[in-house]
Amino acid sequence: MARKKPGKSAGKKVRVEFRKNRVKRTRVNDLTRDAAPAAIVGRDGGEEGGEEDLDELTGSERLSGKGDISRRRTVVAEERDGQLIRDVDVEGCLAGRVVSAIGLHCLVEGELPVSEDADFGERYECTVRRVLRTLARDGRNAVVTGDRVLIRPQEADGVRETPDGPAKKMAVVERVEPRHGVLSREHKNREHVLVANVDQIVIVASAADPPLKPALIDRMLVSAEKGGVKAAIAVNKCDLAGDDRPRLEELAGLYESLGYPTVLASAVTGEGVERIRGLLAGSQSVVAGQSGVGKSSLLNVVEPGWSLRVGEVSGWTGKGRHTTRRAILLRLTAPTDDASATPGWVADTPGVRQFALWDVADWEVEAYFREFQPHIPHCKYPDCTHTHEDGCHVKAAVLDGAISRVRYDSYVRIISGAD
Ligand SMILES: Nc1nc2c(ncn2[C@@H]2O[C@H](COP(=O)(O)OP(=O)(O)OP(=O)(O)O)[C@@H](O)[C@H]2O)c(=O)[nH]1
Ligand SMILES: [Zn+2]
Repeated sequence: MARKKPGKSAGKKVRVEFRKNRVKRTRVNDLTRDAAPAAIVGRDGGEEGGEEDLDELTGSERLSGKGDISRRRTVVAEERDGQLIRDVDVEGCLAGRVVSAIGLHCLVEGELPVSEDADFGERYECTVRRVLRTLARDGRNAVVTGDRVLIRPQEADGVRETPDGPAKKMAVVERVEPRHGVLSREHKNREHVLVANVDQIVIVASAADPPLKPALIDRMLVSAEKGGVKAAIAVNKCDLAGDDRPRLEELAGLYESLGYPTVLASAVTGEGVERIRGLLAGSQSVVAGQSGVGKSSLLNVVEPGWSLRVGEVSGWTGKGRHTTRRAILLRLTAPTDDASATPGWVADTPGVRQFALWDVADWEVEAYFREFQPHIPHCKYPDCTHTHEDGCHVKAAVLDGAISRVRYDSYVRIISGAD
């Protein structure tokens, strides 16, 4: 009988059968057909290139049979939040966060601080066990930026010296924890996960140059609502607001009243920067918004030395190939006035910045306008679109001022497909 190991959480145990990655696709499909629902079949790897097969068997994985069957293995996994989590011996493992990933390689920052007064952990260059690709619902997204992982540092290999940077520590990713707040996009008809575990979207707009477009903010808010991710808004370039200032303040008040923290800010004067810092602390955020609104400028004021850290990460992955698709996580320094505060992280990449998050169908949109909710049940028609129908309580609420005209206009623009 298996010894009870520390750190194991109770969950439904499932056995996942699969074959080695080199089995031909046709065979793989045959196996899928007869398999139990929990069984997921190994896919052909290699597209991302350069993976080492570090996938030797561990205690919980057994070989069975001979010949063709000997390629079949059973992995003990646990089903948590609809995701298969590998059962591993946690002894000797460290918890960490993937700050950058390409295929089955990634850079992981350990959760334990490197020293008592540091707010950052050791960084490890990691390979990922192929078995994790099998457990992932989509093998291509086995390990992605933002993932919380369990890694096993490689004692034998030790530290590797590199000519262009600090010595690197090596480790193997043993397990990927269940994800939430996944930011993905379609790539060649398949889901491509950009970042996992996003818990906040900071929508950046600008007071001028480019002019503020509330409809764009509302579109991103809808995406955030659908994804179950909290949202905050920063209106940058308020130094250029001039006479428009009262309108911006009114708009900020509107969003605040809906529960979205809204900051009037300027990367030039430093207005609002302290509040943005506070909003980012302790969360894993994505900064999104139109090009030119000043996302980089704002982040550089929020976190001086930011670009330096960006350089550090891209130095490791400077292979050129996946640069545009890959997201990187950037750590913010913890606020110095609060020793117990946890640092925040910001995910950044061009694809993340101009995100069109999740596809939202027209009929779903009303659900993501918070202030519409009390009125929708009173509409005369249950399938009311709140546009041309009579007896519409949403429209009535707009007329009597309970719902803002700006927000209602955004709603109409979104469901009519206008930009
Ligand atoms: N007046 C003023 N100009 C700003 C402010 N913030 C940024 N800018 C300017 O706006 C321009 C665009 O800034 P970026 O930080 O590159 O904008 P971005 O949103 O990161 O753009 P992308 O990287 O294309 O997504 C630059 O010329 C900045 O100098 C601000 O608060 N006030
Ligand atoms: Zn209605």
